[in-house]
Amino acid sequence: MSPAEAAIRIEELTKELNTYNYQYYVLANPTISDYDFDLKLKELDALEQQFPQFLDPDSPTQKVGGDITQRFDTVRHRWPMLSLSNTYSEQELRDFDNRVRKAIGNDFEYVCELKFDGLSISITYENGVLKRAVTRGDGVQGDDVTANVRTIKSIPNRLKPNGYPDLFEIRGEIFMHRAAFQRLNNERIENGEMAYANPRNFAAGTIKLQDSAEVARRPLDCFLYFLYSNERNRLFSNHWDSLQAVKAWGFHVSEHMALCSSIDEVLAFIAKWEQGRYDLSYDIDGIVIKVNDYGQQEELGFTAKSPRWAISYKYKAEQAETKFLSVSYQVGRTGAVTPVANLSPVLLAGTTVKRASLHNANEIARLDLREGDMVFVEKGGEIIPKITAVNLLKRKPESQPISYPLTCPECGTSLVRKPGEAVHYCPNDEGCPPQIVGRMQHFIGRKAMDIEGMGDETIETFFKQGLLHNITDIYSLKDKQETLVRLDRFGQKSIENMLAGIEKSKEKPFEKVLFALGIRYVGETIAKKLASHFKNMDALAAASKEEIESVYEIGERIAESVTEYFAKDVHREQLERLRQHGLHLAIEEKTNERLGDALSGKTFVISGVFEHFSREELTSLIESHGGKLLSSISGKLDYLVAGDKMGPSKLAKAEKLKVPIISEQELLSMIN
Ligand SMILES: NC(=O)c1ccc[n+]([C@@H]2O[C@H](COP(=O)([O-])OP(=O)(O)OC[C@H]3O[C@@H](n4cnc5c(N)ncnc54)[C@H](O)[C@@H]3O)[C@@H](O)[C@H]2O)c1
Ligand SMILES: [Zn+2]
Repeated sequence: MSPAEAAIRIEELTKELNTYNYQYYVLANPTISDYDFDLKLKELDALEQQFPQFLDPDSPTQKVGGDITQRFDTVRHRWPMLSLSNTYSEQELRDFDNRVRKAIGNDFEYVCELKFDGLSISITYENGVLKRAVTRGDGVQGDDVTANVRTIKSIPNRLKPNGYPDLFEIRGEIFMHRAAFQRLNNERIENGEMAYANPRNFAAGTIKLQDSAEVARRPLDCFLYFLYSNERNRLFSNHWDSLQAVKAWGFHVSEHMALCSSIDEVLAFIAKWEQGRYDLSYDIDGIVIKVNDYGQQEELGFTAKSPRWAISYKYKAEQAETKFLSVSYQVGRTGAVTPVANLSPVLLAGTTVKRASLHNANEIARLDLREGDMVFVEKGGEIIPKITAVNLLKRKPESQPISYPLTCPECGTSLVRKPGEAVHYCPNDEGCPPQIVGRMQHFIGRKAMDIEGMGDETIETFFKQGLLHNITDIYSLKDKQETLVRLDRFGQKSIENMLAGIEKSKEKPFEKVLFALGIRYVGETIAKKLASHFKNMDALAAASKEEIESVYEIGERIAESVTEYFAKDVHREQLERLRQHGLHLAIEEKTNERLGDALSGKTFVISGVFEHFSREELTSLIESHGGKLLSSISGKLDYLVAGDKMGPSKLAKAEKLKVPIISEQELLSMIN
């Protein structure tokens, strides 16, 4: 390659890699596999070594991928937070071992650890108290996400006295267990929210949220794997011993570690976890190998980007090749059509795979999938694997492209696809069986009307028997007891339970009813926001798209979906019937008894978690003394009542606008 060509390629790769880094670290939404990313990075590295005149100190090969955002305070790391060099090959690992031997001789040990697939965090403790948690950022400085990290249960806020240094920094990986990921991600999909591709992205996206209360709702976990302190080398002579101590101080340290005295032992550890990783409840993407002794680590030192005393061996995502048989089209409760590929069964990552997700028509087009193709399937963080590519070498010349159906496979209605959206929908929401059943199942669900004694299967059976046609019929079941007792599998007792559950559900507040309707994109949080803004169903039904969009954090897509819902006569009729059955279609205005005027004319915003009162109690306390609550911080606000775990952005805003910040105690003393 000529220098001119190299210059062009270097620039090209640099640009591409910077984009991938941004998508991966800042947006938590990568568009290329780690393996392909690493190949490109290696290509760039090789070119820069061959043509050092083109080496830019800002090149992605020289810098730690950055996750710094504008939303948090930036904090400088006391000790730089570097990356790890990585390899996918045994030979390169042996090369690493030889380099180490050359530098420090043959008398040393390695510690092998799992490489947890999450995001790294550095936590500072002062006198046993958690003071600060900072993301890796660009390695020199990172985002201060302390409030969010405090919500993670396995990270202690305060340590019991146990011989730790007065000041230390501990580093580890924040991650989400696969089961929690599946559950929360499915909820997001059902609510029409953006789904995350894997647990790593979910964890990375969560730690960068502004709302710590929302972070607390998403179960994150953290393994700690490295200690820094000025006193460290006085207390311990090596990494292994430090981790044993760290465990005793109360931190979550993985039990899956090994001390190895040769590279062959390291390779055995790698081989063992290649399969073993599928039995873990969380994702790992490789093994980290560290020289154990601190003195030897110092001798080896660092490059600009990573320590020379450590390396990571990364597992390639396991792939299998199999025959693609056909596509099934599933219709969900919101009418969204999801294509699923049926495959010839094949063993992959410890399980037999028969189906793969295809997401939508764009994905089928991207793969250029044709009937009878041989395809490669891969398992990422998702339980259901995906097709990564077609094996074009084995394609039959006469094979035909997949034609996406024009009509709903369940009810025959013409499918629609909105401009700019990837998903096809069946618009026949009141006549398409899986939509009707799905909507009723959503309605009775735990987070919606929470009807005891009634389950998803009951709904399906009743629908098939012609007892239920839509959600309002649930409340007429009590008039059909004679038919009910004649059904198989339904005893008198269980019918009574169910009917009692149905009656009890009428007490659910307006926001739950609104969520239960299953309007596309109206998840729990959105339902709450709409309910508290519009106060009742009639006002919401009468609102224009613009009015709905003007509500804080409600976007155009949601507003459009809500107005579309209320524009349909069937929905208005259903709501009328729900009203007749006695459901709450308005929020209960709690008129607080007036206890005093101490706060009269003053405005408040409540934020965070409090020691003595719930937020609701604080709200009614303020209102009953004449105060008024506002929903957001502005220059007009009189007081911000701040508890623990308040979002850092709120705090910053209040400080900037010089809004007085008071505690719950101070609020109480204003009243008394
Ligand atoms: N797909 C993409 O678009 C894209 C973009 C950027 C980066 N990436 C991937 O990320 C890699 C670069 O990320 P990176 O710099 O975080 O490197 P890395 O993830 O390969 O390795 C370093 C990180 O490993 C983590 N780690 C997990 N367990 C550990 C343990 N036991 N001990 C020490 N560290 C442990 C730490 O967070 C550390 O920062 C790339 O090689 C690529 O695979 C992918
Ligand atoms: Zn349909």
